[in-house]
Amino acid sequence: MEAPLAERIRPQKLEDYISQSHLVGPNGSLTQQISRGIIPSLIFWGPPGTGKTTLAQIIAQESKRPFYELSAINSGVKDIRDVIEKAKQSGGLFTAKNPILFIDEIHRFSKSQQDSLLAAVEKGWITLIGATTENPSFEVIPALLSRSQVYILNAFTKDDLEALLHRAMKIDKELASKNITLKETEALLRLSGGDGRKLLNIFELVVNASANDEIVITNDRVLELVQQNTVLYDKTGEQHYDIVSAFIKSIRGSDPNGAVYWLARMIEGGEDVKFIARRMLILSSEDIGNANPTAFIMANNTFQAVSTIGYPESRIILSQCAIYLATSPKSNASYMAIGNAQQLVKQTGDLPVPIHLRNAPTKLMKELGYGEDYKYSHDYANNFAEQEFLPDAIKETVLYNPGSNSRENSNREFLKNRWKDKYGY
Ligand SMILES: Nc1ncnc2c1ncn2[C@@H]1O[C@H](COP(=O)(O)OP(=O)(O)OP(=O)(O)O)[C@@H](O)[C@H]1O
Repeated sequence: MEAPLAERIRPQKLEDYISQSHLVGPNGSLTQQISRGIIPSLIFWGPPGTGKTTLAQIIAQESKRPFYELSAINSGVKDIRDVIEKAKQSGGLFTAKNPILFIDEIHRFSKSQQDSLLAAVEKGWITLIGATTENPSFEVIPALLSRSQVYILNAFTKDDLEALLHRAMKIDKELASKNITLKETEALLRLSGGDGRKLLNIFELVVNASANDEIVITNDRVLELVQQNTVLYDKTGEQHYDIVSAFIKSIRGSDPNGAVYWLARMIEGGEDVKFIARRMLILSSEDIGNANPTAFIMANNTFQAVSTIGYPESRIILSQCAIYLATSPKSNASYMAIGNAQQLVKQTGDLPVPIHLRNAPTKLMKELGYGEDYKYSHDYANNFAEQEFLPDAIKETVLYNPGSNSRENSNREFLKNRWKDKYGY
């Protein structure tokens, strides 16, 4: 089978590379490094399909270094060791130019997987180029980060994407043999979400769907064809958000079956483990909250665990957590309370702190009465003294309404015993 369009027209030289002029333009930082032949280890941080892999390949080509590639999605420590060994054999001793090891989606490597790259980078056996769509300060271990330069690749602009389409029509033999008119490009550009590969894939799909060689690209035609071909939506596309939404809604809806089904869809689709765990961590507070505070601890530990363990074992941890959360009592009371409070702050602005609650670090402040009428709760029966904690203008406003679940029912009792008169609990 012929390679997809995006592969066929992948630029081989810097002059064919579109956009990212801050890196590869005449005064770009990489241009100078390439021309001097001195390439440090690099981390490319940018949205999908903005040319990270392509740039790494061009650097290898222009600086005449061997190029090795690994994807963090499907390789482990053994693959890393093997490729480092191969790279070592091909460079090092015989040439001053050490080979480039490109790691796609390096943020998906666990800490120990990233650790296994360190020695080779330190000893100069390889020049590492890592590509990541996530903020490397959180996702790349500090030891690698401090030995690399981080370059940001910008999302493609509308002009860049159009340039990509025109380049494709000009240099690809298949496309050049057809008579293609780009009448409207909005749908193509919008559906691509700024991802060069996705843009070219959709474009190719539309072109191939036409029986004859006279092809007019219109928004309607593009939308119609893309709707029939949902496979085009990858893990960064719309389906990705639909699936994670179904997953979260299943847990919120206390259905463990829905939860594990959508979880499996994400795992099979190669979804980032940390992305899934992060969503469960947010849910544990937003939708379970103080109905069962252990859920938050559980989700947080899950996040830590999957961050060190990675796939494939993390699937079990994710499943346990998803089922725990789905079968836990639910409350959105804390989520609502902070929403109410923020709304109130927006409406009422910077209200002054009541004098009795103010900090009184100086003598003058004490003389002015700061903190004077404050009642220290522990001096009173049951460690409680009724007093006003809200600014005068909004006193007695109830912001927290306990949910109905056994834990918050007892919170309500607790509050009733203390605040019945003021807040009416
Ligand atoms: N700057 C560019 N100039 C010209 N073509 C580009 C550029 N960037 C991407 N492309 C096209 O898009 C395709 C995908 O780009 P590439 O694989 O380099 O992206 P990436 O940022 O590594 O994406 P991912 O993170 O999804 O791997 C390339 O094969 C090429 O056809």
